[in-house]
Amino acid sequence: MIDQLIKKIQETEAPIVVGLDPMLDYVPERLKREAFAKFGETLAGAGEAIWEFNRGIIDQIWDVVPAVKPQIAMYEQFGIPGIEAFQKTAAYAKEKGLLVIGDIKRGDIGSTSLAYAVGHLGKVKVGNREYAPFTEDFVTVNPYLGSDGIRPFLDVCKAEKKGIFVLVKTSNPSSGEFQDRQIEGRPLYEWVGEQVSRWGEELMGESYSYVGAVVGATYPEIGKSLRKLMPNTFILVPGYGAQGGNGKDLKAFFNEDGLGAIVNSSRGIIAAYRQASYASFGEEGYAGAARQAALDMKADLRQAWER
Ligand SMILES: O=C(O)c1cc(=O)[nH]c(=O)n1[C@@H]1O[C@H](COP(=O)(O)O)[C@@H](O)[C@H]1O
Repeated sequence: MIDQLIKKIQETEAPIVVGLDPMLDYVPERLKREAFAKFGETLAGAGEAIWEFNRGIIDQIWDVVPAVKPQIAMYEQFGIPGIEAFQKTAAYAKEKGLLVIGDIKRGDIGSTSLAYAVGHLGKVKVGNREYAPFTEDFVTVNPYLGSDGIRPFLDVCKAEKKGIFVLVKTSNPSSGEFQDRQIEGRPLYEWVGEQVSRWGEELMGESYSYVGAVVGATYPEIGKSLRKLMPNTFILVPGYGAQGGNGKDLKAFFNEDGLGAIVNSSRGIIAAYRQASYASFGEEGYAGAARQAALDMKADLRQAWER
C-alpha cells in the first residue's frame, strides 16, 4: 500500500492528505436542512449531513490529492449513524481512487489490538465467511502499550498489504509532557521513532516501509532529527494550516528524493469556505473552496519537497 501511496503522490505531485473531520457546524445549511427533512434533527440526520458534506468534498478533490484521512472521533460522536457515515465515506473515497488513512489512533493489549487490526485493515470471520467491515488502507496506531500492542497490526498489514502510521511526536501543544522526556539522555520520541523504524524493517515496500510514523508539522526541528533517524519511514505530518504549520517549515520532513512525507490538513481544507481568502465561494461553494485550498496547499508545499 505504501508503494501505491507513493505512486499517487507522484502522479498528483501533491504529498497531501485531506483530513475529513466533519463538524456539523461546517455543514452548509442546505445540506443540513435536506438531511433533517429526511431523518429529523437526530443522530441519523447528523450522520446523513456529514456524509453528504464529505461526498461533496471528495467529488472536488479526488483528482488533485492522493488520499483522505477520516478522523473517526468526528463520526463516533454521532453514534451508529456516525460510524455508518465513516464507512460510507471511506468506501466512496476508495471508489474514487483515493487511498484512505483511517485516523483511529488505536492500540491495546495484543488480543484487543488484533480485533482493531482485523476490523479496520483485515477481515473478520463469521462462521465460514469472511468480511472486511471497514476498508481503510492505513490506520493510525498508538504505541504506548509497546511491541505486543503493535504486533497484531504488523501481522494483519503483512497479510493484507496495508499500512500503519505510529504516533511518534504529536502536533499538539502538550505533546512534550511525555514525548519529550529524556530517557538515558535522549527524548522518548527518539526511542519510539527508532522502534518504529525497526518494526518497519520486516514490512518494506520498494523504498519505504508499510510502517509509517506520525510527526507533527508544529515541531519542524524535531521533524528534522526524526527524518534522519528513520530514513525509510514515511511520515504522516498533521498540524499544517489550522494548527500553524506551513510549507517552508516542512522541508526537513522530506528526504532528498522529494518523498518520505505526506502532510495532512483537515479544517484548513474542508472548512476553507469560512476563511476570508475563500469567502467568495460562499457556503454553497464549500467543496469548490476545499479544492482551491488543496491546490493552494500543493503550491505552498512545493518549496518543501521540490529539489
Ligand atoms: O494522527 C493524526 O492524524 C494526528 C496526530 C497529531 O499529532 N496531530 C493531529 O492533529 N492529528 C490529527 O490530524 C487532524 C488535524 O486537523 P486540522 O488541525 O484541522 O488540520 C486531526 O484529525 C487530528 O486528530
